[in-house]
Amino acid sequence: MINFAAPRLQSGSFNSPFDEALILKNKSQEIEPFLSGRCIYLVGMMGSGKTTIGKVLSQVLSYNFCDSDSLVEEDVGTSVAEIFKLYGEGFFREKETEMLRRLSRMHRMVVSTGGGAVIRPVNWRHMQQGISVWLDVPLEALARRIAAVGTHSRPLLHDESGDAYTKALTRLSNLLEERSESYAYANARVSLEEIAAKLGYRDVSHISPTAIAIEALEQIEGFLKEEDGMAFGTL
Ligand SMILES: Nc1ncnc2c1ncn2[C@@H]1O[C@H](COP(=O)(O)OP(=O)(O)OP(=O)(O)O)[C@@H](O)[C@H]1O
Ligand SMILES: O=C(O)C1=C[C@@H](O)[C@@H](O)[C@H](O)C1
Ligand SMILES: [Mg+2]
Repeated sequence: MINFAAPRLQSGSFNSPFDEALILKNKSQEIEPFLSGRCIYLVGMMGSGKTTIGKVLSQVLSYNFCDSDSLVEEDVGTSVAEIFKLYGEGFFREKETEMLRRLSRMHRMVVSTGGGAVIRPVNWRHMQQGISVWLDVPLEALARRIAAVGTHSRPLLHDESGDAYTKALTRLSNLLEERSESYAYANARVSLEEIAAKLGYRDVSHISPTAIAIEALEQIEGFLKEEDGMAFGTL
């Protein structure tokens, strides 16, 4: 049975960025041996923080980081937006699956997946070689983040009319309705609303990437314990 050696750290209310960094380091050291080199796949809507949090996690776990959208772009030789325009979404989805298939043979990687990777069951077969984590961010926060950087690189957000925030919010809410069941297949879920409640914040935008990474590791720990309990019949 998995026995995490270090005492369990509660995220609680952090006093300083230094506390957060220390808790993150301790938690990563506690969990890393039990991952057995398995990759971590971050899934979630556009703008949910897969790249931001993925880089933090890869650093503390001494894993490599990669982004499946970037792998497709390198393979095809142009941007995701251009791929959609020139060859269509179906072509992009095939390439995305191909990249996830290649990644499924690798170890010690944190993978930031494309926002729509969860919709194809075959992609889950590949991601099940590792541990998947859903970054569940409220729609309003996603729309705020995306409006701040623009929708030019996000082909699925192009068609709406209105200001950048309203456009993003309308389209994201339709996409989330279609996809929320698929995101929920992930082995672990990181809810920004739950972190905010735990830390006593009213707005999820106050949560730092470090605090989100800590929660991700705690949720992964929960999954590992559950998995271990199932394998050995004890919890
Ligand atoms: N915890 C956070 N607090 C505030 N802003 C954040 C946070 N995490 C990410 N961001 C910002 O939100 C935007 C989207 O983040 P990021 O690129 O990490 O998301 P993503 O899920 O990888 O998106 P994409 O769909 O582009 O792959 C970026 O501008 C980033 O700086
Ligand atoms: O949510 C989606 O379907 C997408 C998200 C991006 O990461 C890219 O993979 C692409 O723009 C499609
Ligand atoms: Mg990204």
